[in-house]
Order: sequence, then structure tokens, then C-alpha cells
Amino acid sequence: MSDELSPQATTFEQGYEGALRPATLAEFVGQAKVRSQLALLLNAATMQQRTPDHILLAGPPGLGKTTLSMIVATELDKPLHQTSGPAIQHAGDLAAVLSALTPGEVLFIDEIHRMARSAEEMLYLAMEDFKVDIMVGKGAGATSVPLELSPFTLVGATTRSGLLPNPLRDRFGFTAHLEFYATDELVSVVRRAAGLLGFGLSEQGIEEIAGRSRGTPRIANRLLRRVRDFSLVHDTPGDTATVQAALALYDVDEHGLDRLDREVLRAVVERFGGGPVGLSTLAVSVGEEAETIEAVVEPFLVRTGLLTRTPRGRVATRLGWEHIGAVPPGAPLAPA
Ligand SMILES: Nc1ncnc2c1ncn2[C@@H]1O[C@H](COP(=O)(O)OP(=O)(O)OP(=O)(O)O)[C@@H](O)[C@H]1O
Repeated sequence: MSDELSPQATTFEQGYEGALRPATLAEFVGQAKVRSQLALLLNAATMQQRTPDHILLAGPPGLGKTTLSMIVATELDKPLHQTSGPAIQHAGDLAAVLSALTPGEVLFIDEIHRMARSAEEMLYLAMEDFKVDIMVGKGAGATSVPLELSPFTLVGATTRSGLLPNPLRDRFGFTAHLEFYATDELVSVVRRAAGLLGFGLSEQGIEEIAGRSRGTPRIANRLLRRVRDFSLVHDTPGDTATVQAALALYDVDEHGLDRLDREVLRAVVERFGGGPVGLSTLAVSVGEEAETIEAVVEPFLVRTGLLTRTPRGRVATRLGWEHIGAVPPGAPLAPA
């Protein structure tokens, strides 16, 4: 998968993504249902002067989970403490974070499904009763000392909600499932970001980027920056021609497919007669890890209707054949 189209943030991006993040629910584009549900939850809590229910944000990377956690803190006018599942390897790591929270603080745990089991159990009690039991001493003399915590709101984010144990999932009062964005929503994301970057981009140029962003704001913002750089270096206007030239340079086609996506589709059509073909055979034929194909390439090809998964293997759809310029079986031949 090319870096341009990966939904994960690069280390560089983690540092500066903040500049393009919407700060309030009103500025947050798309996810209309989640926005209204969250607004209701936060307003009700504010009116009753209590902390809102704990919030679980589930969905693929790059759709705005971190952004929403920041918005929750802003809307509640409370500080935000950010950490992540992999950073909590022992119950003690979590106890240190929880005991330092101030009243009403929002605690964001990204990739919450990757937290240590021992910490998970501590979190159950903390979420329910704002208490933890700290173990003091070792061996036969060890005793547990209860510690009262300030009331807080946990915002957990996960790309794999199926991996969360039920007792943890049940302790979130509200779960939001973030969906991939429609192209018109991404148009608003790109328009807003271009404005913030001070880059004059035509409406068609904006639509062209949105259509190639795989339903993901992080990818939309990244492609926008590539186009902005191209326009700057080549001194070209922010129009469709510049978008097309810039994204051709990065092998991103008009549907947001990159070189590997197209290679996979081409292999199914040209080497396996359109399928069905098994995952491992397909992986060997394009020289890529089966996991990468399954986790990154395939979901997008299936979502865009270019490929289907059947019990006997992967099959290219009619659209898939046409996308790489091949004639699907049974299609009338073009007149000579
Ligand atoms: N609804 C939105 N409107 C405008 N920009 C958005 C929106 N959602 C996300 N973004 C932008 O996309 C980028 C990625 O968002 P964010 O970091 O919140 O994603 P994430 O779901 O937390 O990803 P990950 O799971 O990888 O941490 C940010 O730069 C953010 O500004």
C-alpha cells in the first residue's frame, strides 16, 4: 500500500495534524447521526452538571476518532488527557493516569483493545464507581487499598471493537460507529482544509481530490497537501489539471486506487480469468503479504464494488474488469 493512501497517520502527521482538526461539533463534517447523538449526550450532562456516560468510538483509522475525543473535551470545557492501549502495559500504568485526573477531565484511550488485561479489570471499577483498588506490598503480606478517583469521562477508541471484552464494552454508555465518508462530505473536508492552508483550489479540483480519498478525511488532507506542494513547486494553479498531474505522480487513480490495488485487480482478471482465486495464491502472484491484501487492499476493492469475496475465493466484478480496461465475460464486443 502506498504511503499516500494509507489510512494510518505517519509519525510526521501525528505531530501536525492538529492544524486541520475541527475544534467543535459544529465544525466537524459528516457523521451526522453520531454528531447529533453526541450533542445530546453532552448537552444533557452539562444541563445536569454531571459527567456524561463513557463514550466508545469504533471505526477504521483516519475517520476522526481522535478529533472527536478532543471535541468532547472542548464542548465540556474540561481538560483532556490522551494515552493509548499499548502505553498501558500494567495495572500500575493505568492507576497512575487515573489518580492524576482532575474532576470532569476527559480521558482518551486510543486503541483501547490493546490495553493489558490486568489494567482492563482495574478500568471496570474505575468506570463504574470512580474507584480503583491499589495493591500494596508483595506476596502473603499484599493488601489492596481502595482509592477514590475524581469523576471523569472515558473516551475509548478502537479499530477492532470485536476484540473488546464484553464487560468493558458494556461499561460504555454510548458507542458511536464511525462510517466511511460520502464524497460530498469529503468535498467539505477538503474545502475547509484548503482554506486553512491558504491554498486556492477550484471546486472541481476539490471534488477530484475528494473522489480519490477512499472515504477517509486523513487521506483527503494528505492528498490535498501533495497537490498544494505540486502547485507551489511547478507554479501551476489549483485546478483539476494540477490535481490530476500531482496525483498521477503518486500513482493514485481517479477512484483512489494505487499501484498495488490495481495489480491485485489485474491479477484476478488477467491471470485467473476473473476468479475465484484464493487469498494466498493471489498474494504470491502479486508478491505481497497475504495479510496486507486482506487487511488493506481487499476491503477497499470490495467496498467500491470492484471485487467480491465468495467461499471459493476472490472474484472480480464487472466494474472490476472495466476498471482495468478489460472486457467482462458475456459483455457485447465493441463494434470493429
Ligand atoms: N469530520 C471531519 N472533518 C474534518 N476533518 C476531519 C474529520 N475527521 C477527521 N478529520 C481530519 O482527519 C485527520 C485524522 O483524524 P483523526 O486523527 O481524528 O482520525 P482517527 O480516527 O483518530 O485515526 P486513528 O484511528 O488512526 O487514530 C485529522 O487531520 C482530522 O483533522
